[in-house]
This record gives sequence, structure tokens and C-alpha cells, in this order.
Amino acid sequence: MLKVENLIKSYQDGNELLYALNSVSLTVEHGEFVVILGPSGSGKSTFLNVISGLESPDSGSILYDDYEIGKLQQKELTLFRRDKTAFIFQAYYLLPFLNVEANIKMGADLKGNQHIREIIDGVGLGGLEQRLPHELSGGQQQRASIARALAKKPDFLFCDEPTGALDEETSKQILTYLKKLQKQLKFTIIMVTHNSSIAQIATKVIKMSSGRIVEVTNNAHPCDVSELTW
Ligand SMILES: Nc1ncnc2c1ncn2[C@@H]1O[C@H](COP(=O)(O)OP(=O)(O)OP(=O)(O)O)[C@@H](O)[C@H]1O
Repeated sequence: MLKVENLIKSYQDGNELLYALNSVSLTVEHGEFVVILGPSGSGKSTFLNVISGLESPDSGSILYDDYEIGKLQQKELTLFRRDKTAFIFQAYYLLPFLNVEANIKMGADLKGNQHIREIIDGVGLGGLEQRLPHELSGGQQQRASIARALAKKPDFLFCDEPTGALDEETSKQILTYLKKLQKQLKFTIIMVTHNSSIAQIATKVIKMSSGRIVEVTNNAHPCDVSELTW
């Protein structure tokens, strides 16, 4: 379980403090698919970065089962991020001079995992292993970045606009892979998106505004990606 309590994160904005997170609390159970919606500047990416340990909050607590990550030493926090979490971003961030297979292995090597073949097939990149990122379409590059993230076998997968650069059909393919792999590997997904349609496939939908969570909706019957209206 992830339990976040009273998170505050502020930035200096001229003479004033700007509260990117203004006392945010949330509980997420293992295996949930959480979608975070909200207007630009509402604090979505800051929330994702803080709960994943990429940025530290001014105050508040972030509890992963028995780990309170704010209390970990830098080295322990690095291990926590390496062993428990993975990220997918809109911009893919593949290494340009490594082929698909080597990019994906980067994730696995971090934990010594040996299940690259099934992950590559799982995201539908079989046959493209030797290509460099620039020889792939946007959707294929995003699938490679998903595969790299999943090769770590994370407990928590954080996604920041993973389909933001993709068209509808390719976005739906990516979401289908994510849902399929989540079912197989049983990890938790926390996804920031501008696309409110994606909320239909989530188990929990969070709306943010001005650094606060203003609505949490639990969805007992998330729909299938194939039923999504865009
Ligand atoms: N490093 C920073 N320094 C100063 N202000 C920041 C920093 N990072 C974020 N902010 C501010 O915090 C607020 C929340 O930003 P954040 O990126 O979390 O919003 P968002 O909801 O993800 O926006 P978008 O949908 O446009 O990506 C914004 O007002 C932003 O300008």
C-alpha cells in the first residue's frame, strides 16, 4: 500500500511561495490503476515526482508498506527507487546509440533480471530488437520505454503523459499493453495524463487543482481499452 499524508511542496515565486502541493493526502492499494487529472500547473507532475522519491517534499509523509521514504538515507532511497519503482515519460528517454534490446536490458541489468524475451514479446517488439530508437515509430519507442521500465519488475510504475505524443490508435495499443502486463505482473500504475478519457480504464481517478486533490473517484468496473471513447 502507498499512503501519502499532508504533502507540501512549495517553490519560491518572486517574493511569494507557490504551493505546487498544498497538503495532499492519498491512499493507493497494491495493483490499482490510478489516473491523475487536472489542468496545467495543478501539481500533477510534482505529485508524481515527490511520491516516487525523485523530489523531496517540504513536509508530509510517504509510506510504502513499511518504508517511510522521507526517513531513508540517500543510499537507501536510491535502492528503493531502483528496486521498487519504474518510470515512463512522454519523451521516452531511450538511449539513442543503443539498440532496442540493449535499451531494455538497461532496466533489467539494474536488478539482474533475465526475462527480457518475454517482455519484448509482451510489448510487441519481437523482430525489432536490433533497431536503434530513431529507426522506430513514436509508438514503438514508447513500447520500448515501457519494456525497459517493466524489465525492472517494479512494484510501482509511474507514468507521466505516456501517450501524450501518440495518436489515438497507438495510444490505445500502449494502454492495452500496460493493462495486459499489469494483469500478468501485478504492479501498481500511477499515471498523470491530460486525456480524461483514460480515466475510464482506471480503478481510481484523482482530480487535482491548484496543488490540492479536489476529487477522488473509485471505479469498481473500469472499462476495457477497446471500449474507450477518446
Ligand atoms: N522546479 C520548479 N521551480 C519552480 N516552480 C515549479 C517547479 N516545478 C513546478 N513548479 C510550479 O509548480 C506548479 C505545479 O507544476 P506541475 O509541473 O506539477 O503541474 P502539472 O499539473 O504537472 O502541469 P502540466 O500539466 O502543465 O505538466 C506550477 O505552477 C509550476 O510552475
